[in-house]
Amino acid sequence: MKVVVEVTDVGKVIGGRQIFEHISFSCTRDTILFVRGGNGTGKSTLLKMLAGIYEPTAGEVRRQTKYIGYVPEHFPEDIRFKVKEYLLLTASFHGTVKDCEARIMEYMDLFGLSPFENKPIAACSKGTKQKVGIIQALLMEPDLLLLDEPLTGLDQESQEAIIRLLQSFCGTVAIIFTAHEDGPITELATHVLQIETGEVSTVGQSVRRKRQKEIHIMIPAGEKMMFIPAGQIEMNGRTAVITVEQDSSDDMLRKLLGMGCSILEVRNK
Ligand SMILES: Nc1ncnc2c1ncn2[C@@H]1O[C@H](COP(=O)(O)OP(=O)(O)OP(=O)(O)O)[C@@H](O)[C@H]1O
Repeated sequence: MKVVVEVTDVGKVIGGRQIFEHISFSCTRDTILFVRGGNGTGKSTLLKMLAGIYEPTAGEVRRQTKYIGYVPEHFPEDIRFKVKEYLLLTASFHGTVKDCEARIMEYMDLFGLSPFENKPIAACSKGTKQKVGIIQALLMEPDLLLLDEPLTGLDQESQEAIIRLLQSFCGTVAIIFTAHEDGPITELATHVLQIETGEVSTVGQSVRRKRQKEIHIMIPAGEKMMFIPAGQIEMNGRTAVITVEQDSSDDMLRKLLGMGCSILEVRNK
């Protein structure tokens, strides 16, 4: 598969300070690279370098891209447009608005933004602004998508919408995202770059862990829940919380309903 971006032994010095050095990796369209590192380790700087905003002090960044979608950590504060108006405007920079309008509506629907289409961006929440930024980047049909801390400050539902959306692009767009630490988005990654050491690893089970659900139930009198392993169930009188991997949650729900349990709540863990 064609390499979209290739980074060879890059380093960056800002104001006389070495921010990072000896970073090398390459991405194809089926790469989802998670750039992990603590505060101030240079994750945003690296993304800006990949976007072409900063030049490396050492090494080389080679891009074979048509469009790069870059979503900074913070949406610009002083945008005076309304949500849909802004997306139509930015789409017009890259193609015909007519083609884009249907896709804008589709993305807004997917992200639950339709009720806010006429809301001024300046008055929107951080999550809404973040989604607008991602939609704006996707409208260009990028072959490389750079996302700086895409889930920070978002509620769980919005985080899941973004993860699902990014998952659907896997294989068609190389994605590079940053985060301080492992979290729900980590499981998307195919590779992890630890920026402090420059070490790139292919994601194993420890990082790409399965998502889990918590099922809160009310147990009918006299019913024993012996079929559920002890480590998976937490009993509290007649209520219990069962933790299952997302893939098997439907089966578990069917079983529990079949036994006459009441489902009180199902939560992502
Ligand atoms: N334009 C700049 N001028 C001066 N210093 C800068 C500039 N850009 C970045 N830095 C410094 O470089 C270091 C790395 O910053 P960067 O924002 O890339 O880190 P980060 O890993 O993304 O941090 P965070 O997780 O807190 O967002 C910081 O010490 C920052 O202050």
